[in-house]
Amino acid sequence: MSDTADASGEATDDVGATDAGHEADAVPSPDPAVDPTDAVLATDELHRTFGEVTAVDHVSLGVERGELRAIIGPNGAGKTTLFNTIMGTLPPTDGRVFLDGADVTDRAEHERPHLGLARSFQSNELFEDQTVLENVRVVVQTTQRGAFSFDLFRDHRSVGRERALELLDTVGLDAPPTTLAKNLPHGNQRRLGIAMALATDPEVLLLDEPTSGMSPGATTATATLIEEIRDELGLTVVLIEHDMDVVLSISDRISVLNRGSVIATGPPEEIQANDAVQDAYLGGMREEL
Ligand SMILES: Nc1ncnc2c1ncn2[C@@H]1O[C@H](COP(=O)(O)OP(=O)(O)OP(=O)(O)O)[C@@H](O)[C@H]1O
Repeated sequence: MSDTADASGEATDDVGATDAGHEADAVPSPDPAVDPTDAVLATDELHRTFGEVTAVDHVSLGVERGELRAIIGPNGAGKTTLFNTIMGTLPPTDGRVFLDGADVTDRAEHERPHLGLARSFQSNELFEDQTVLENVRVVVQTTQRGAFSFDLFRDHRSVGRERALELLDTVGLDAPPTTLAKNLPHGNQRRLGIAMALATDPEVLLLDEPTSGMSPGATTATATLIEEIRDELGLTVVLIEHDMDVVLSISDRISVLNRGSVIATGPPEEIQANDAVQDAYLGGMREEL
């Protein structure tokens, strides 16, 4: 549970106080598929342009607590820009982002992990000359959202170490913790990136193409890991993914973006049968759907 919410999931003063007027009951019509009061993550008319190009076009989404939501769409549909605006990597041109009912749109990117929102680290964000363990430990220590309480009589760094080792075990990273990050194979680097995101103890985890460049075996293992993150850690997961086998097998709901707009949201079987979705994928993915 984030420190931005109480046990009932209601927003507390922590975030709301800085954004008076944008409190839990103010979340405006996010996603028709999800009751606004159940949405742990919501966007309201989120919009982002680059000059003449509209990358994200008034997107309203509501993601339920504990849900695994896939965001799919053809190349250039706006998926990564949507993530960037949710994470604060890019400011939206218009629209709002809500976490636990509180408006976080104006919160800086570096604050988002402290609010319970994390995105997996990409390979180019790893400290490649540091060990696998150090990469995770530095996140545990700097975010201080790790699942431990401060104890004056314990060595703080050793607690960070225990937590980091636990997370490496959780993601099934198949290498000794002393391995330098740069020496990890690609699939393990992606797992390390997920362990680092989990080290912030998020409530909502955004994963941007976690299986890209992986072998079929590693892709299946990663899909299983993502399900475990939802089922065993109880996180809400939002996933951008091009592999339709993964998307269809693990998602609770799928939202389809096309030219910046959400053209459909629903369970996998509904999305597979949706003609507008089929039309959006005139290319190779059409057959896969
Ligand atoms: N920094 C930028 N400057 C200008 N245009 C951009 C920028 N980032 C994205 N775009 C444009 O915004 C649109 C959406 O791009 P985006 O990368 O979000 O799509 P995507 O769905 O993630 O694509 P892909 O599946 O290929 O990664 C595209 O037309 C892209 O060219």
